Amino acid sequence: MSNAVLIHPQVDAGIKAEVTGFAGGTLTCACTSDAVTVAVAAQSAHNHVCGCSKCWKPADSLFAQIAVVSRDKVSITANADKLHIIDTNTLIQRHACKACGVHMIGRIENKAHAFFGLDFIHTELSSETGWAAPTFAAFVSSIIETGTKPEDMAAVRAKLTDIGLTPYDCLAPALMDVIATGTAKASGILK
Ligand SMILES: N[C@@H](CCC(=O)N[C@@H](CS)C(=O)NCC(=O)O)C(=O)O
Ligand SMILES: [Zn+2]
Ligand SMILES: [Zn+2]
Repeated sequence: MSNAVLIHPQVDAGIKAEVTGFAGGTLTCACTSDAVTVAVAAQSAHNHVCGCSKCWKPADSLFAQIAVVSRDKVSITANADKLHIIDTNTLIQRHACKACGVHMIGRIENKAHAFFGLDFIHTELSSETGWAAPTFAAFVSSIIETGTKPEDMAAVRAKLTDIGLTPYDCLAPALMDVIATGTAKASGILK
């Protein structure tokens, strides 16, 4: 990679620390009129950067920044009619603004999945400061699928490690364990 590796605007300029007691904010899409707004009445959890091809990324970003919050703390507060679900067949149903393309909520409707009850959100869509900081990088190898050259991956992983976002090619171990635990309980292997 000839130029400096850019991960995401929220991390490239230095990751901001979370503010103790922060309790949420308003996400706003990129439309300059009739923007979609989503009120989030809680701090986010498991914030991370994601390299997969499905998560919404700002222009020129290699990664998305994405976190979760309990779905009962999330409400669409304006212009809900502009939202559509990108793909109803995916686990995470991404509700995006039809006009600007920004993803406002990623909702899990599968009650059997370990992540049911959580919504995925991009906290950078809020002007409030204090959100939980990203702590790892997920689906790093997936950036190849959207155009990063395989020979550039070492530099990307080095940069992520350098800024404290440990790179994983799926989710971080704690979350992979949560998913596998849910699967094992559903099958009866784990009581
Ligand atoms: N290599 C694939 C990975 C896609 C993927 O599995 N994404 C993860 C992280 S967001 C996931 O959990 N997806 C579930 C979903 O999109 O419903 C891609 O880049 O499209
Ligand atoms: Zn919009
Ligand atoms: Zn993703």
